[in-house]
Amino acid sequence: MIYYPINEIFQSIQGEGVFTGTPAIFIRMQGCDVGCSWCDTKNTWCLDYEKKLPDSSYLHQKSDNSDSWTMMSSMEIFKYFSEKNYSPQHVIITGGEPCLYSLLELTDILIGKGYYVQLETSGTREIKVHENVWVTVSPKIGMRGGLVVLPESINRANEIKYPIGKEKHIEDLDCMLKKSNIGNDVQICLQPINQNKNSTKLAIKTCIDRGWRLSVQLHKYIGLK
Ligand SMILES: C[S@@+](CC[C@H](N)C(=O)[O-])C[C@H]1O[C@@H](n2cnc3c(N)ncnc32)[C@H](O)[C@@H]1O
Ligand SMILES: Nc1nc2[nH]cc(C(=O)O)c2c(=O)[nH]1
Ligand code: SF4
Ligand SMILES: [Mg+2]
Repeated sequence: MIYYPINEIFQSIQGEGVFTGTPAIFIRMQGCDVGCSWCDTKNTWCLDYEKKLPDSSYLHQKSDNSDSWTMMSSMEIFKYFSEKNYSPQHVIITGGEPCLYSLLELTDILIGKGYYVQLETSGTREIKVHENVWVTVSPKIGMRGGLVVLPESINRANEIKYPIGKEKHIEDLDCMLKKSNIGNDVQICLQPINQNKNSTKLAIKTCIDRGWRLSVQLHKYIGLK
């Protein structure tokens, strides 16, 4: 049985990408070494053992955006869903960077229990998931950690969700897309970095020009987690 470092588990509405609006259970894993300067979950970066909670019962009292975490097995994660009476049938595994860990066991179990499973990843690590998992790759280009998106991650993606703030980010994406052979069925979503007016305008214009999708992080507009 594999244990995963978990920052939080909660139910909400998927606020990003092609499943925007779908009720979902979020599993947020701890740990990320990619170093995006604009990352909205910096509290998940560090696997500081001083911040390790003794067990999952502490997750119930945890405050938002805290950097504490606990180890949970796949079955404990599933049991947590029942303890909390969560209703969504869509599970989103995010982080931090969940692909720091092999997600085969967790995704096998969740799919076996009847959940539709989605992964949110930067694509900088090998993606180890059940073949039916919907994989959202959010490519990182030129980040501080020096890691790059792997071509095999782009090939596995069902959806590319790209955060943009300026023209240069579109040029970087174009350059990356040229080098990869992504299928026509793969949706490309542009996600403005924060709710900045200029990034949103640029994303809207580019989506209209290119026939891509806009992803505005709906949860941030309606006060949801
Ligand atoms: C917090 S990350 C966690 C999963 C994984 N590490 C990744 O980057 O895909 C989840 C999503 O939020 C996006 N994101 C993070 N900070 C953001 C911000 N300030 N504005 C817009 N999108 C952001 C990421 O690009 C990614 O698509
Ligand atoms: N509502 C909501 N939707 C999300 N979609 C992706 C998220 C993430 O942090 O990965 C996220 C999140 O944190 N909240
Ligand atoms: S890869 Fe994801 S979690 Fe890591 S720093 Fe970038 S946005 Fe944040
Ligand atoms: Mg988020």
